[in-house]
Amino acid sequence: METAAIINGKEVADSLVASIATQVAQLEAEGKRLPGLAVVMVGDNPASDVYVRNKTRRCQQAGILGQEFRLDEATTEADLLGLVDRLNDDPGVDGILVQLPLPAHLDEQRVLNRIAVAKDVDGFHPNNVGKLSLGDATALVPCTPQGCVTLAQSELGADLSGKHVVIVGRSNIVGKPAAQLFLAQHCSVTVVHSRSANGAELARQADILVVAVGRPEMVGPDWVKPGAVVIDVGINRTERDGKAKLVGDVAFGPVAQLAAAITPVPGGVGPMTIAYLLENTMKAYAMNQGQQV
Ligand SMILES: Nc1nc(=O)c2c([nH]1)NC[C@@H]1CN(c3ccc(C(=O)N[C@@H](CCC(=O)O)C(=O)O)cc3)C=[N+]21
Ligand SMILES: [Mg+2]
Repeated sequence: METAAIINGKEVADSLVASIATQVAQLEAEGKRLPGLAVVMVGDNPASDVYVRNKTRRCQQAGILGQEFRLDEATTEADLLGLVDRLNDDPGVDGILVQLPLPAHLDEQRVLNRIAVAKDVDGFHPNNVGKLSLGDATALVPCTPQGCVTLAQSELGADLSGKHVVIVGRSNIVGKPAAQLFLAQHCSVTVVHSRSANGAELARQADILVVAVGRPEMVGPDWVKPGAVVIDVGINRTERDGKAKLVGDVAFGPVAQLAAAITPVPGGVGPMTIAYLLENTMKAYAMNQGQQV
C-alpha cells in the first residue's frame, strides 16, 4: 500500500529560525537594539518546562534576547499582573508569553488581557483575536495555527485557495484561529468538535485535515479521505512498553497508509509553534520600532 509523505516540521522550522538569525545578525551589525522575548511560567508543570527550555534554546539560535521568569505555583494574581505590567513598560521586551495553563487560582483571560497588544506574541489578547478576524495586517497571530498553514503549504504549494479544510477542535488557541487563517487563504473551512453529529463523515471531506483535540490517537483512518494532507497538532505524553512516548491526536501508522502527507509527533507542528513565536517577536519588534508591517 501506498504510504504518506512525512512532513518535516523540524526542517521547516530550522529554516525559519535560520532566516530570523540572519535578520537579527543584520540588526546587530547595524548596532541596533536586539529583539527581546520574555517567557513567564507559573508553577512547575514538567511538560511546560520542556517547551520553555526549547523556546529559550531557539531564541539563542536566532540571537533574540530570551528571558525566563519562573514564578512560584502559589503566586498571586496581583503579583503576576505586576510582572506583566513591568514587562509591558520595559522597552527591551518586544514579546511577552505567559505559559498556559495557569494554576487554577489565576484567571487566565484576565492575565492575557493585561499583556500589551503590541507585545502579545501568542496572539491571545482580544484585540489581536479581533484583528485576525478582520484581516488587519498588524495582528499578532497565534503561533500553532500559523505553523499549520505553513506546513500545509509546504506540501501543497502557497496557493491553498478552494481547498476544503476540516479542523477538528474549536479551542481559542488552535481551532478557532486556524479556521480564520485558512479562511484568509481562501479555503472552505469546516470546524468539527465534540458535539458534531457526524465528525468522521465531515472529516472525510477534507483536502486538509487539522486535528487539535488533545486526545491521543483519536482520529483514525475512518476520518481521512485518501490523498488528504493531515496536520496533527496533538502532543500527548503516553507510555508504551514501559517507556514514555509522545503521540499525536492522529493514529499515525494507519492514517499514513492512506493520506498523501502527514505531520509526525514529535517533529511536526511543535517546532513550528516555536519558530512562529520568534517570527512574531520580530514582527512585534518592528512594530515597536515604529516600522510599517
Ligand atoms: N501561552 C502559551 N503559548 C504556547 O504556545 C503554549 C502554551 N502557552 N502552553 C503549552 C503549549 C504547547 N506548546 C508547545 C510548543 C513547542 C513544542 C515543541 O517544541 N515540541 C517538539 C518537542 C516535544 C517534546 O519533546 O516534548 C515537537 O513536537 O517536536 C510543543 C508544544 C506551546 N504552548
Ligand atoms: Mg481543546
